[in-house]
Amino acid sequence: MKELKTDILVIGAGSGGLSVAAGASQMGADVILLEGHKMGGDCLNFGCVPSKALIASGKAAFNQAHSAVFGVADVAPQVSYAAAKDHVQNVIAQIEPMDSQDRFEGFGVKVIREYGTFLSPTQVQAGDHVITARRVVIATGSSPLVPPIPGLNKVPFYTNETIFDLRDKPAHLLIIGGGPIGVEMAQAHVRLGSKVTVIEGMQALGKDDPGAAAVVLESLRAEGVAIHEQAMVAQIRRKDDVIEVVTENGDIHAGSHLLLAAGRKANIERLNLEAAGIDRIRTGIKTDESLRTTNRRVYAIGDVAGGMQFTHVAGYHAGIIIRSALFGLPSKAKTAHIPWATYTDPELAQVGVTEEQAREQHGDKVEIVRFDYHHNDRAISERKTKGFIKVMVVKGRPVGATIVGHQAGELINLWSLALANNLKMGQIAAMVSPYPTIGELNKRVAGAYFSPRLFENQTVKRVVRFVQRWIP
Ligand SMILES: Cc1cc2nc3c(=O)[nH]c(=O)nc-3n(C[C@H](O)[C@H](O)[C@H](O)COP(=O)(O)OP(=O)(O)OC[C@H]3O[C@@H](n4cnc5c(N)ncnc54)[C@H](O)[C@@H]3O)c2cc1C
Ligand SMILES: NC(=O)c1ccc[n+]([C@@H]2O[C@H](COP(=O)([O-])OP(=O)(O)OC[C@H]3O[C@@H](n4cnc5c(N)ncnc54)[C@H](O)[C@@H]3O)[C@@H](O)[C@H]2O)c1
Repeated sequence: MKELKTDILVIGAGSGGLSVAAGASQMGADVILLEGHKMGGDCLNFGCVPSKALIASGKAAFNQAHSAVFGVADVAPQVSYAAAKDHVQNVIAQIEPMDSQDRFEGFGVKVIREYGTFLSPTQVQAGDHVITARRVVIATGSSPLVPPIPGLNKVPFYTNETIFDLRDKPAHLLIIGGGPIGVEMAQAHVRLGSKVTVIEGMQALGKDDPGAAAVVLESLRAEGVAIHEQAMVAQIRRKDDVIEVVTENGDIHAGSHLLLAAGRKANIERLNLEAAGIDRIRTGIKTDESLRTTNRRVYAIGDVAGGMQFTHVAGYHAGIIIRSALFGLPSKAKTAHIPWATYTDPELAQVGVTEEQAREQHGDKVEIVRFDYHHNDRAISERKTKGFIKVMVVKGRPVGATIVGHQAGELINLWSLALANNLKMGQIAAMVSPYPTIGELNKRVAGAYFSPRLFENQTVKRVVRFVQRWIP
């Protein structure tokens, strides 16, 4: 065994772990980084990057078939599913160098390509190394949850870890789960020419505002995706080449391929958490607001911490713990200003509370302002008029924003800034947006907050009439 000592030991080289390793090493700390599988983790290899690349292929195909409205003839797209997958791999290859072992060794990080296992509260074994660290950061991410559905072990199925390697286009893709993975993959596949059926046990996009989710689901259905909700899967079976998914209500959905998108489980099995005195919760590792585990020397960040599971959250967590582990400064992870977006067409984005949560938390004090895409001139030019923006306001300050529509994921950035800095609606309304942009929606919804105060206010009308009498 080789004994190593370090300031910071990072377990997992995904979105969270790489951010800690890059930041800590460049600020002068001694860093060891363990990765048992692929540098870059889920986001680069099996998550955000390949899914957004495949969505881009689907969009290209869809646009070919829906251009007549712009005066350009519709063409039935000639899709090569395998070539779309080449595009996916090419995109990964372009981004890969940023997450590579070489780049991190260039920062002075010692990278060990082994899985880590705790031996004691301060020691971790990785292959033939035993590492003693001042601080340990667990950033081991999550994996697809494989529910114990009877028959599942007897049929071939795909998850996000394998679907991007499939090169033969599925004739009929059955997707279990109508969360972000399920709906993004459903639309990409239907646009590339597969038949697609989504089977969702509860409500599809159930973590989002129901009205906004409905706009997305309606669009998917219009494109041909069959979406069955309140349809918990009870059994899976195979008849020759056909896979049958049987739901609790007795419906049978038959298809050629099966994709499981039924949620995630934290990657903790290999860690031997007991040896380090680290407690678990149902969704992952127990942490306090500073992301410290029940072992004060050990932090847990990103998906494994069992909260919001997004790349930008893992990156945000990294910043929080760098402050605490390197400088000993108090630092708390908050969630109220964290946005998320689902990259369907139309996109769906949220930051802060939804309307329902705002009403629960603030009762009568909450005001809801809304502006529809069909009033935005750029959206009309682009024929992207589906959707709306809705902002939840308490005492003149936004506490949440929901956007469904073209570029919703881009538009939500402004509301993340507003919530992170506790800005007022007046500050958003004071912004001048270039005309005609989709971004004007943000200003217009802020304007919608003030319009009744200005246009339906008798005092304002009286003052204006008075002043008009006296000015030359
Ligand atoms: C299909 C899909 C699409 C997604 N799209 C988006 C998106 O558009 N936007 C977004 O923000 N998020 C998206 N996500 C979520 C995002 O991928 C995750 O939130 C993010 O990758 C979490 O980062 P992490 O650092 O916590 O874990 P990961 O990126 O998963 O990294 C963990 C790393 O730890 C390694 N590891 C595990 N155990 C050990 C061990 N014991 N020792 C050493 N190494 C270990 C793993 O091999 C892995 O490389 C998507 C996820 C999926 C599945
Ligand atoms: N655009 C993005 O940012 C993006 C995209 C994809 C994934 N992600 C991240 O990855 C996480 C995981 O995504 P996901 O879609 O797998 O998880 P999810 O938990 O959001 O959705 C899983 C869905 O599967 C359903 N389900 C579970 N078991 C079932 C069964 N037996 N029968 C029928 N339905 C069943 C659940 O009711 C749920 O709606 C997301 O929560 C998100 O954090 C983000």
